[in-house]
Amino acid sequence: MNLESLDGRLLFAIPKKGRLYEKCLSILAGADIQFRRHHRLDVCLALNHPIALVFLPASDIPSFVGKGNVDLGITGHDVILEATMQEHVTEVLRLGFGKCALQVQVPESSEIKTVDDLAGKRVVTSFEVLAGEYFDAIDTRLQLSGENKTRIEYVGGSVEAACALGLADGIVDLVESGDTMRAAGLHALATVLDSEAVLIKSTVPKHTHLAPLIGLITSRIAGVIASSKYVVCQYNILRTQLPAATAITPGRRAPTISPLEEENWLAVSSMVEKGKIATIMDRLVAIGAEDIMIFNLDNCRV
Ligand SMILES: Nc1ncnc2c1ncn2[C@@H]1O[C@H](COP(=O)(O)OP(=O)(O)OP(=O)(O)O)[C@@H](O)[C@H]1O
Ligand SMILES: O=P(O)(O)OC[C@H]1O[C@H](OP(=O)(O)OP(=O)(O)O)[C@H](O)[C@@H]1O
Repeated sequence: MNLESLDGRLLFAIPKKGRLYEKCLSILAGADIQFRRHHRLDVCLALNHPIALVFLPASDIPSFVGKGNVDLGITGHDVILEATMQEHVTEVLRLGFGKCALQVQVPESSEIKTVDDLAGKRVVTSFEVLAGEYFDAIDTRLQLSGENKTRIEYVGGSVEAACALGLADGIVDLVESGDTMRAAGLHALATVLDSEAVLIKSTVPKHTHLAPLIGLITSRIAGVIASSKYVVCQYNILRTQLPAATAITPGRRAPTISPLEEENWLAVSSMVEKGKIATIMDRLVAIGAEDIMIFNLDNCRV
């Protein structure tokens, strides 16, 4: 592929590996952005849109988007706040995956019991900007200055090993299930930041004519995300119980209500959040709803 073939195309950055990669591929599929990625090539042209996908390390995506070279990107909220170009990046959509927390951790056996105890000591992290800001505030509050300030040291990976290796008194690292932290004999003292994957665009785009296409892709991705968050709940209910039923399933705008052939009975159909469905069905059963059915959404626009 030569560089001219990128002319006029929307450049869309996707993490090339790691925790966010597979989910990003399913978002591209849900948004019907078709492509064939050749082995080892990090740029590939979409087959059905004037888009080129650029596969980059998640941590480099904010700076490419922030400089305006790349129009859209998916990466973690954490790496955006860590990046130097963050003031030129807008978070367009939260994507609901890649959820994790950046936490201060120390060995279980340590005498350090609070972040104030850790202040002034050695902290190893891959998030030196966020960890630096966090401990600067604590150092200021505790009036630690000069040599007494917390020493933040950067490592590129395997942060959880730093305490056992004698490099650190504590670390600042990402936690999801907590398995890595526990396996390394660590526990968390505080959360610096909660994070999830986000869709970002540049506030200083080089390709201004692409704004309508950015809007279209954003709307498609919002639909893909909503379809994984919501299900359709349908059930039959006595007309007298309708106010109680619609209070339980109010829908996004309003529920769809249709008459049944049987007198005094209605069918109700409503979008509900997937995570709340068990409780909602319990409450519907309690007010006499029958034939409750849940339908997954393949895709939607809401
Ligand atoms: N355990 C996790 N659970 C959920 N999301 C995570 C987790 N670890 C990281 N993330 C998210 O995914 C982003 C990329 O992290 P990941 O470890 O996959 O990066 P990577 O590209 O493999 O980085 P590296 O090149 O440093 O190994 C993080 O910035 C964070 O937003
Ligand atoms: O709480 P957990 O579910 O165990 O997840 C946390 C781990 O996940 C991330 O690393 P990852 O496994 O992506 O590998 P990396 O260290 O190579 O980035 C992160 O840096 C932690 O080490």
